[in-house]
Amino acid sequence: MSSPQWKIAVGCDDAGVSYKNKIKEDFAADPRVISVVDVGATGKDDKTAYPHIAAAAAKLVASGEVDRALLICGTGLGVAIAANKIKGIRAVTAHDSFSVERAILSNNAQVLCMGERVIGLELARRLAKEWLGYVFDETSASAAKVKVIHHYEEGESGLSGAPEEVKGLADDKIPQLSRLNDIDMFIIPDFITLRGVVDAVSSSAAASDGSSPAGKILVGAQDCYSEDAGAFTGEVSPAVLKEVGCSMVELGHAERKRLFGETDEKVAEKVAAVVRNGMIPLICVGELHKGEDGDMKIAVEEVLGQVEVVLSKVSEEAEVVLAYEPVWAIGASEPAGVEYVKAVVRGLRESDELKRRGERVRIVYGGAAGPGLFGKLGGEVDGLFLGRFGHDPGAFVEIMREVAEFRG
Ligand SMILES: O=C(CO)COP(=O)(O)O
Repeated sequence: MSSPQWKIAVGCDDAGVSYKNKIKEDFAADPRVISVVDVGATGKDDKTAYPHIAAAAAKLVASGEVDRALLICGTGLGVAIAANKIKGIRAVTAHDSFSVERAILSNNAQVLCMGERVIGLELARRLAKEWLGYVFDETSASAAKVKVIHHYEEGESGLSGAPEEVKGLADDKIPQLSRLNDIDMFIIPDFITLRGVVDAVSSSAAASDGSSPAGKILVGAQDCYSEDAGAFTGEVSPAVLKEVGCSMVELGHAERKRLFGETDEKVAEKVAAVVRNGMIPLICVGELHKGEDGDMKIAVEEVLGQVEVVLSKVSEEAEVVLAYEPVWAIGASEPAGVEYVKAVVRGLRESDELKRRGERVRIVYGGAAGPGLFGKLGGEVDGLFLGRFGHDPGAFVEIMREVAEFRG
């Protein structure tokens, strides 16, 4: 194997000039070094503050003009802190052989920092020489962890203000979930978080090796307006949602009806807008109260009435997900009884409305849905709609695995 070849930047503040100059000479004489760029300081009289020097060297690395940078200050700490402020840079301070090795092999750090007041010159020169010999292995187990550092860095702009659990899903769980075969899943964050989740999902899809037929991960919004454009201050356009990467919109949640006076007729207009924009509507339906002794017939009638209205403005060809959520079970300690849910869903499926639409309408159950429920529903529903358990990344993954196992 040919030995590595590096373009290197060196830099220091007034406390690191003699080490920097000596190591620069070493690099110039080393056949593994193609070029050395010196970003200063020029001498002990040059009082340029270390963050400027460190940032200049780090920018050369970030832009690809050089491969690595070596920085010296009194302790090697300040220059590392400053270099790490440049996007994409991993700078470390290391004063021993093992740390120098791991800085490359574990962390793929492009910037090595040392302190002239911490170690002797000969040790610093030896470490710099060893450093040139290490090459990060992109196929190693460490590569995925370095990628996570990158995700967090991206997250600072992409997921700002996102609740921690959504960040957890995006950074950690989505890559696991994208490996579950043939299961479609949806994540419906708040509007502000939406874009970051779209990015996280698409980057995890891009990272997948394609060796398994992964199901789709749909990112959805929690509502939208019924018009694509116009003077509707405060409303969110379905066309814009589509543009930012949404593929689903949740409509008619019980809270929107109770708190914001949304009617089934208004929901129907929004359903049409979502379909018109090439997205899937996830429409919440459900009876307000539990029937006497759990009478399911009343529930079927009430829910079917809603279904007919909310689907009235879309063609029978449209792909739709109905979230059957008995309103009395939302936020409750237990979901509706298994037999109750099965009977209502069966009643809906037997209706003319849903028979005509066939498999284009999927029905998921929501309302205190959590781990262990999907199997008990015995395949009567197509999936679950999670509230509280959807905010718990561990439970979310557990439920998805149950669904995957059930489907075999
Ligand atoms: O309505 C729901 C999700 O929006 C259901 O919430 P819970 O699962 O927390 O009851």
